[in-house]
Amino acid sequence: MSDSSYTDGTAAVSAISAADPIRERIAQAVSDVRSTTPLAQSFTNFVTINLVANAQLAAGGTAAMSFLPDDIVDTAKIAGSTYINVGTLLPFYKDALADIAPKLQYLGKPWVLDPVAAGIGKTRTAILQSFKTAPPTVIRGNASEIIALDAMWELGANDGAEGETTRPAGVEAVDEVEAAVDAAKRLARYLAQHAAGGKGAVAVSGASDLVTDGETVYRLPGGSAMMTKITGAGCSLGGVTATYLAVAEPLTASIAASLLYNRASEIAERESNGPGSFQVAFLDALWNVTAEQVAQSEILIG
Ligand SMILES: Nc1ncnc2c1ncn2[C@@H]1O[C@H](COP(=O)(O)OP(=O)(O)O)[C@@H](O)[C@H]1O
Ligand SMILES: Cc1ncsc1CCOP(=O)(O)O
Ligand SMILES: [Mg+2]
Repeated sequence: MSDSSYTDGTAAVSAISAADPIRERIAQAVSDVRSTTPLAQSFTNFVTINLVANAQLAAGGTAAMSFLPDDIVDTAKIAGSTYINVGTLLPFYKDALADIAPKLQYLGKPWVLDPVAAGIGKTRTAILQSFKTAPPTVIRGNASEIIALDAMWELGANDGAEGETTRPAGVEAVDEVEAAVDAAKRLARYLAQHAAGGKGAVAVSGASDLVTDGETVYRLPGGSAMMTKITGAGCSLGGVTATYLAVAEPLTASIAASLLYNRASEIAERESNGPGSFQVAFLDALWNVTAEQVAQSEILIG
């Protein structure tokens, strides 16, 4: 159901109405996390590990960080979800992660992948390629990472797609979100077919975020450019997506997390005067934003 339609320059989009049923599911996810404090465990990079844990706590969940396969697999049995982020690598990660992903799939446990810096280095490429046969439930990355992962998994080969970018990016995006739409849809369709649980979603972050289940594309405008001035904005968004994935299906979890981040970062920008105070204000805002504020956010489909 839509209450307005227009073209944003690249795609015909409609704003969903205040009564759209997806808003109820988003509000429920935000509330359920706060009332049930689910555990989402993380195997994440050591630059931003502290912000990931703090953001999960501020959103209402609980956190546990580990790098050992037996630890991760045992914790997965009692956790609501798992988050894997390949931002910083050590030699043992290649074997550890190639071991963990199939075990999560065997156990039918949902997990979120943040393919940080996808496209750089043989070790990271080998790890990310290994996930194709035991894929995550949600992939969350910036546009360049999503484009690189789609190319790595060769998902466009059958529909004649040309590679959207050939440039390797670092941890920051060098592509616009809109350049990753087709890659995101292909990846989401692949997750729906192959991930444990039979549902998947892909979230692309940037100036205006995009989330898709492979069929519908949701665009989530707003947020703050100050998010690019703290390290771990994207990593912690992946962690909070895992927190929501502990209580909601992949599409709702991904949209809820991105909307929470947009509303919280807008508040933090108003209440801070530089990156340091912004990060503090952002954690406070994650805690204080209401489920209704998140669920009544502007959401465009198309
Ligand atoms: N220019 C921007 N304007 C508003 N929000 C932004 C902007 N750039 C990034 N963000 C927000 O910052 C968070 C992290 O996104 P991004 O910077 O794309 O991830 P990463 O750190 O993985 O590259 C997301 O919530 C996203 O919406
Ligand atoms: C700087 C850096 N280097 C390796 S991982 C990492 C953090 C990336 O964080 P984000 O993707 O959230 O910007
Ligand atoms: Mg990132």
